[in-house]
Amino acid sequence: MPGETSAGGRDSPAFTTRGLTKVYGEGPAAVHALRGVDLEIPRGEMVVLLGPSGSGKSTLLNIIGGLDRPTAGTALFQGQDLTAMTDAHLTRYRRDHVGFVFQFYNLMPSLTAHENVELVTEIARDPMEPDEALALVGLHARADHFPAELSGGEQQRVAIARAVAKRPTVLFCDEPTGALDSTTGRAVLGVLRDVNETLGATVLIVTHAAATAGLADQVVHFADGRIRAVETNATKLSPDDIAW
Ligand SMILES: Nc1ncnc2c1ncn2[C@@H]1O[C@H](COP(=O)(O)OP(=O)(O)OP(=O)(O)O)[C@@H](O)[C@H]1O
Repeated sequence: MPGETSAGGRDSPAFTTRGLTKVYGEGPAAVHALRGVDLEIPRGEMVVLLGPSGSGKSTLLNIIGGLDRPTAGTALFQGQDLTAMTDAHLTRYRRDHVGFVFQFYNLMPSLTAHENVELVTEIARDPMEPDEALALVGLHARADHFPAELSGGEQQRVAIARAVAKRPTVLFCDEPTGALDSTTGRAVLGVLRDVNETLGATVLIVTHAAATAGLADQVVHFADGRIRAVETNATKLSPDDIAW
């Protein structure tokens, strides 16, 4: 496969980055969003990226999610160098392997929950039925409802169903509970944990909410474009146990 490296194979981590650097703009106006990030994310883990606003979390997610390219450094997905892929290959990588969940759901307002999920299942390689994906997030009974008829938490669960219906290898979540109250946020985190445990997907959650860290196998602390610390949780908390 193009981009395959000697680090490839079944045992290679979900992601490995080396010296990952991203600079937006040039000269005095340049913004150094990532300043040489070395990170390893094992397959099947739940990882939380924490850090202040502007520290580079979304930039990292966008690069390893195949939505953006670094200025320097490498990012490997299961041993394949994303930075060496053509745009067409990156598009295939996103289509076949990656699910995205964003803070503001991004559902199509004129489509029902079922139809929103179907948008993805129609083009995926080995998708679930939309009903199966909606059942996974506890929304089977609301399949024919439009987004405006659903609460924020329910809309986010539809967005998660849409992202997981293609059975992604990795699920990227950028502030998935940012627009939700604590009870609803906990329910959404519970769904993400279930996706990690039942589908075996590697789940990466970017958040400001430090309490979310208790759910993770690994917590990566970001500051000013760099990794400040990586913690491994010996025991993972359940969403019901975390203080908000
Ligand atoms: N397209 C862009 N052009 C210029 N600067 C950008 C662009 N995207 C991000 N930045 C800058 O890069 C830095 C890192 O941004 P990034 O969105 O990765 O941070 P973040 O940690 O995800 O922040 P937040 O928690 O607020 O979402 C910030 O200073 C931001 O202003």
